[in-house]
Amino acid sequence: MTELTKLHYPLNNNLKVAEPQVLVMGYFDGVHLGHQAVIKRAKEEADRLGLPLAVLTYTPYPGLVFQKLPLPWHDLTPLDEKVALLSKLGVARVYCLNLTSMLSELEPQSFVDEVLMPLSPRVVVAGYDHLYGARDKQADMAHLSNYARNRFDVVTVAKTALAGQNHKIASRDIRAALADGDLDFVKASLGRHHETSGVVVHGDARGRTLGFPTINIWTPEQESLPAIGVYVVSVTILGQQVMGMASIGRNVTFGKDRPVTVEINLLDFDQAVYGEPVRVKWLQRLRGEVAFESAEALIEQLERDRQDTRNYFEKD
Ligand SMILES: Cc1cc2nc3c(=O)[nH]c(=O)nc-3n(C[C@H](O)[C@H](O)[C@H](O)COP(=O)(O)O)c2cc1C
Ligand SMILES: Nc1ncnc2c1ncn2[C@@H]1O[C@H](COP(=O)(O)OP(=O)(O)O)[C@@H](O)[C@H]1O
Repeated sequence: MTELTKLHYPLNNNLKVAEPQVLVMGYFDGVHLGHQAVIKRAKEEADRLGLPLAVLTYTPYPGLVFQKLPLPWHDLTPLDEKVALLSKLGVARVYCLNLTSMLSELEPQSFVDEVLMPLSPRVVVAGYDHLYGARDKQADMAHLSNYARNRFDVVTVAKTALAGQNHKIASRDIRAALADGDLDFVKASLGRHHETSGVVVHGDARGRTLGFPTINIWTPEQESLPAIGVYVVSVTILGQQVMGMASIGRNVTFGKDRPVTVEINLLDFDQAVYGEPVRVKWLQRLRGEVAFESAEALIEQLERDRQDTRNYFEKD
């Protein structure tokens, strides 16, 4: 089990990690292929030295601290999911530090002395563009060895790009692609399908009358959903993986200005599952949302969507 420790600057004086460790720094939203390369490099270092691997990450998203962004903010991976993904990469500990004005105004030497040193780093690893303070104060990887004063080594990891591209894989681009419904780009960048969690709640009880009952999913506000549209999904529910077709939309066939809901018709499934926790794996976009002339026209389309969904799983 990966241990999670929440930190606030100034750090509690009692915090002093006894054994040395390899420390990797970053926000790591999405734990995408670029992040994975940084963490794998750090893991190699930890294994070589026979030391545990720890991650120093932050909360909230730095953009929310340095500028005014529209709320609610949506992370690709909320902290609990980030920790689970880091755990799979061999991370033993995660330190999650509140990103505050006081922290961001620290001189880089003070950041190293007052934040990094209590964590007993033998090696500090981060991506080439990681900043641990203001750029104009030279809080960058190029200067980290100076501030280390021989107390730890520094490993800087070069950027990872998608095949045939030059710019780095970036969480910002993945969030934008998800907001566009471009699941192919999302998958290529994450190295896996995007997933969200949620709980089954009641809808308008119309689905069953259409012959397509749907689980209505209440998704925590900090998670990132794809754009409005229809998708092939795989749902983990009651400990099983179930094929499904999902609609994110306003059910425009049945009226104007309805709220956006997430609804999934599960294939070959017939159980009451209100209140059940679910995980949804977003596999492929099928189409946009359409305002149909009639419920019958919607049903005909749902039949085609179901066939497209079956085809997706058959070819896989
Ligand atoms: C795969 C799928 C595709 C859907 N596509 C549309 C659509 O294009 N337009 C629309 O108005 N509603 C669409 N819906 C939503 C249905 O209108 C909705 O499931 C139905 O009204 C039942 O709502 P309820 O669960 O609140 O009872 C879709 C639902 C599913 C499961
Ligand atoms: N194949 C299925 N896919 C989705 N939900 C199903 C399925 N079979 C049974 N159910 C159950 O039926 C409910 C959906 O019925 P529906 O008429 O759409 O009503 P509501 O939208 O009010 O939940 C689900 O929440 C679930 O408990």
